[in-house]
Amino acid sequence: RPLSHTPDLSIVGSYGAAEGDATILERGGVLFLARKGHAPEPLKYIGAARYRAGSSVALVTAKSLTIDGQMLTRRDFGAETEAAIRATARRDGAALRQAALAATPPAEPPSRRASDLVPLEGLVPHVRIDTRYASGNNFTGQPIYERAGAYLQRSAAEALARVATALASKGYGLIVYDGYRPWFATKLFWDIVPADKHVFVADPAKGSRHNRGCAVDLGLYDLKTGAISPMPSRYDEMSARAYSDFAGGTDAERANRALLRAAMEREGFTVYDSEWWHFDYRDWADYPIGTASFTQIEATRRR
Ligand SMILES: C[C@@H](N)C(=O)N[C@H](C)C(=O)O
Ligand SMILES: [Zn+2]
Repeated sequence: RPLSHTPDLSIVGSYGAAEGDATILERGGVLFLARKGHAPEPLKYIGAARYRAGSSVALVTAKSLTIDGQMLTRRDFGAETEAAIRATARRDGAALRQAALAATPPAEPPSRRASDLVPLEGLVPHVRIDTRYASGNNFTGQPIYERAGAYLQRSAAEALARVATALASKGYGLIVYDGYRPWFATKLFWDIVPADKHVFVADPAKGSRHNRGCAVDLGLYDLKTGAISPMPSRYDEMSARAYSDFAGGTDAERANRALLRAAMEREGFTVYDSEWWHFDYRDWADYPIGTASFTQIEATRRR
């Protein structure tokens, strides 16, 4: 490969036995190596897959990073967690689902406002709905919902419409992965996800803000090309890359994440620290926890 100033972004990622051991990231068109206990060092390409990093030479291949005689394997920690969850779901998913459907949401005093869930389609300009939990394309590998759809309480949906209008003027649309989520799904997620990853799912004893119709999982897409805007992690990736302040990845990924967050914050949404894609609407405490399916919600709306 010729020596060039174009950074090889294919080596951006995580290396080592544990998350945070070593990360290669891009900032301002320059690759950096961030090792535990070291300040990030710029990586200068010197040929033959080798980089100078401070006083050391690093050999970086598609599968590993070798520095100071130590070989660190390239890892996709999120994919490893997902594979373990999917194995549990294949083995115990049907029983856990039955138990979740039979369980009862936590009792609460009467809510200040009655639920008024509305579909986002038709209300939020340019919105693309990709209901991951209605297909096998989610972290469990199994469909959770009986049909696709995305609903929010009316006040949250109207705020999201204002976010979409503001972003459209910058050339971006919103892609929504989930809105209102029946409580049984939150219970199922909690039971299927290993305890050391519980930060990525809400505790059913308290309920998720999704259950109240006041949380939304979403990303951005390019209105001209339709391409999904790259972010520092995949949706629902249970790894350090999901955190809203994760410093790795590329400039473009972090800029997209910041653009989404700033637009959402301007309309009363707050990002969840552990997930760049999850936002709570400020009115969440006013609404009850619901466990009705989308089919039941549609039936009530038509009455
Ligand atoms: C499961 C994930 N998409 C999510 O929404 N997590 C938050 C913490 C939640 O369950 O409320
Ligand atoms: Zn969420």
